[in-house]
Amino acid sequence: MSDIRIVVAGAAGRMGRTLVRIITETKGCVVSGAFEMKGHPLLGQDAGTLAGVGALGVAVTDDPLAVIAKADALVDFTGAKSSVELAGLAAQARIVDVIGSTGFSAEDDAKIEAAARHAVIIKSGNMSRGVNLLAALVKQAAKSLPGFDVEIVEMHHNKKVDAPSGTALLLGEAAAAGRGVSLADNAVRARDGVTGARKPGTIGFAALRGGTVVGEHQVILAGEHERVVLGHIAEDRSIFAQGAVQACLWGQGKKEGLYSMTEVMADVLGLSS
Ligand SMILES: NC(=O)C1=CN([C@@H]2O[C@H](COP(=O)(O)OP(=O)(O)OC[C@H]3O[C@@H](n4cnc5c(N)ncnc54)[C@H](OP(=O)(O)O)[C@@H]3O)[C@@H](O)[C@H]2O)C=CC1
Ligand SMILES: O=C(O)C1=N[C@H](C(=O)O)C[C@H](O)C1
Repeated sequence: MSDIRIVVAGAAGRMGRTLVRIITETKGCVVSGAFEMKGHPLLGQDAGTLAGVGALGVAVTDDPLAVIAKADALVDFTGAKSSVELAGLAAQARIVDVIGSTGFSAEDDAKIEAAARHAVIIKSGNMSRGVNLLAALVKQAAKSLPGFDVEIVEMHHNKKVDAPSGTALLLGEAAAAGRGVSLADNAVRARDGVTGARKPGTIGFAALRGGTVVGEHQVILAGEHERVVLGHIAEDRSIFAQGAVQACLWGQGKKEGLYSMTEVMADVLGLSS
């Protein structure tokens, strides 16, 4: 069987470079294209050289359509607004679109759902195995401890632009699902000033930013005289890239639609039954 041709969006970014490296290390996958926005200072550079794996003969272009048209999958860790546009291009080309970007609004999500009528789109705020297992544990814990207050704390590097993180929201969704409620109706995304006592049943978020932290998350279930603390520490971005490349492979030949890493990892994590 021939290699899966993967295009990397934002190939000069932190995740873009990591994705190029992980794709070259993954059997059955090849980097077939790489792009950045018009005017980016690294246009024309070799994507492999930027990723530190040696020249691949893939120059970073500013023409996403040209490379998407000749690919089997797109991996997109750029940002919410660009991912909405790129989902439209992936849908036109009918290729698998793996979206790792975070910071989406409800309107953005609706546009991505529309694009997923024409292509396989796999979207998740965190592509790592560990966080997707953590989400299943959080869902169970929230269900088993109905009276406990759920608080989610995250810390990321000082370049991150969105808060709460996509992972924190994913974990919040897991807790809400465990309780059979909607996150949108119960989330408290920030606190400042005289906020009043905590409203029972809410799911709170706190975001810290500093230094080069790759990503840390804690879900605290606080009850009377006891706390359950579940967490994940990302030590290297390769864990996200490995999940994204697995999603590219998993998505080949699947029916059009919007999927999450829960489906991609169900068998790997033994969560199918
Ligand atoms: N789901 C997951 O597992 C993970 C998700 N993320 C998410 O991925 C996203 C990127 O993170 P990170 O790599 O740290 O960020 P970076 O800023 O390092 O990389 C983003 C890259 O995308 C480029 N870019 C922006 N818009 C476009 C566009 N329209 N077309 C092509 N390239 C574009 C940026 O260019 P420029 O520099 O010019 O802006 C930049 O090079 C964030 O939303 C982050 O939260 C990160 C890690 C894991
Ligand atoms: O911006 C990042 O860096 C990360 N973003 C994702 C998020 O918003 O949760 C995933 C990871 O934590 C790193």
